[in-house]
Amino acid sequence: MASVRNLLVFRQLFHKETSTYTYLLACKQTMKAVLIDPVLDCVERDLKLLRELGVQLVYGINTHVHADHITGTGKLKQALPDCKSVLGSKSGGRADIFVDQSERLKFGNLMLECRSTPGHTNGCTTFVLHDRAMAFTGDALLVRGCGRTDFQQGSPSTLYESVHSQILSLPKHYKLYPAHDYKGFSVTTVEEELAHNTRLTKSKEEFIKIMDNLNLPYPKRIDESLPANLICGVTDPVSS
Ligand SMILES: N[C@@H](CCC(=O)N[C@@H](CSS)C(=O)NCC(=O)O)C(=O)O
Repeated sequence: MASVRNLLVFRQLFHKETSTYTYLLACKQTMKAVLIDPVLDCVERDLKLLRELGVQLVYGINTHVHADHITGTGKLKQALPDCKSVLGSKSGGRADIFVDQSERLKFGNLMLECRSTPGHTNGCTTFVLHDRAMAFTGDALLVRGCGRTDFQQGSPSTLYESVHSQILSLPKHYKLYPAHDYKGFSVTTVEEELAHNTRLTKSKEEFIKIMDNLNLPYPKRIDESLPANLICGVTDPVSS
């Protein structure tokens, strides 16, 4: 039997317009796959890749209700009716499966641990693949940064606690994969972020000041993205 280390098919995919990463993870023994943070504009690309790799999508996972792009999960479910959508239980959006702290999502012989990491939004969830020392942090932690906290239930204090207790407390060698990058990075580690994260290496008080003064413009597509993502990116009322 293959060791768990060799069980994973892994692809990091990118949507240039919104600088969003989508992750494909699949179990080589069973060919069951998950997509983390699929983007509506990229669904055809993702379906083609799933077909080419011969894997079966069992979960379309959203780390949170995104504000900058529309999720591809609803459209993927229409194309692949066995696929279930997954969202953190405190997200306020629609999904087939709601996950909470410490719950596990199995795909084939691999397992993701769900860690609740609110602060960017209430429902933000980080998914940890312990077998491969990888964590998918959504917008809670970005390489050398973090998600903004100025809309959707954002709270710098909550985000600081979440990231330190649920992400930067993982073993130092764990690789961290964000939902976005705006500076040319693709991956980091717990060790690197503990040393070099420009916001989260500060005290909580300093972090709150930094976050309260980011003055970022709102995402260009926020008005269409938020309502669409609350219903899984589709306007068909029976889809979730
Ligand atoms: N320019 C982009 C939006 C950029 C942005 O606000 N990104 C968010 C994550 S998506 S809601 C964020 O948290 N950024 C943190 C940061 O420090 O940049 C667009 O118009 O879509």
